[in-house]
Amino acid sequence: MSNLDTLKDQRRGLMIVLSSPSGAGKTTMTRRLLAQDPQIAMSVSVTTRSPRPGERDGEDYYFITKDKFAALEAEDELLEHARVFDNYYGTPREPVEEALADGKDIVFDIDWQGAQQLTEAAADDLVKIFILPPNMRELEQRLRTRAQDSDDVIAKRMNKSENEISHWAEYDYVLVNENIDRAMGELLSIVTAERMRRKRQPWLSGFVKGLIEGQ
Ligand SMILES: Nc1ncnc2c1ncn2[C@@H]1O[C@H](COP(=O)(O)OP(=O)(O)OP(=O)(O)O)[C@@H](O)[C@H]1O
Ligand SMILES: Nc1nc2c(ncn2[C@@H]2O[C@H](COP(=O)(O)O)[C@@H](O)[C@H]2O)c(=O)[nH]1
Repeated sequence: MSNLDTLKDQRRGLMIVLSSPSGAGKTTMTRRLLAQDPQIAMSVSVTTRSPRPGERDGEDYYFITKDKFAALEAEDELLEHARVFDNYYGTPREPVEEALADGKDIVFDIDWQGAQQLTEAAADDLVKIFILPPNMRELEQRLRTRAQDSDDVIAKRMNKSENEISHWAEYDYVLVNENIDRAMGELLSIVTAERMRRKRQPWLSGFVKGLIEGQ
């Protein structure tokens, strides 16, 4: 690793928030982002909902009881929390603080209520991205193709999608996930540009000073 690479590593991590109506592709894009970039960690939420087939405790979510959720909330161990589709979801505080201090970027797959709470708690580190589906027919089709929720649950999620979409203008970036490769390209561009913001590169003033002084 060059000296410049070592300097560039001295930055606080980004908090990358992905929100969308259910089924637009947050989980898919988060998984691809993690696979492509080892500097990015995932915030694993706690939830009171039951696991879907194939979901693993501690990887997709920490699946917990309502009592345990209430205890975490009372002990202020959640950075944000919300009731979504009749279940409770929340972001454990400690792993996020550790990852940021470690210079890792951390991605959050959370709804608009969580994004609003993080804006109040940590606006400086936050990059908020909203993902839209190309159209509502395709959104419903994706929920059906995923084949992990009952017709009832899918209907509930489609009913709430308009409300989630109504928050799109609260986000820094908005992308339409029609073609997954293109959407991933757009997401990676956002992450790259946000890392390069001057305020996120505190090492620059020392570097420029050395440059001018001919070191
Ligand atoms: N661009 C795309 N084209 C076609 N299918 C897609 C695309 N992006 C994602 N999908 C598929 O759509 C389904 C829903 O995606 P995903 O689970 O990532 O959505 P989500 O936003 O995380 O939903 P939720 O909020 O319910 O967790 C999945 O089956 C996924 O493979
Ligand atoms: N405010 C929060 N919202 C969260 C969190 N974890 C997930 N979510 C959102 O819930 C819905 C439904 O998720 P699903 O896995 O049941 O399909 C979706 O919009 C997620 O983004 C959280 O910790 N806080």
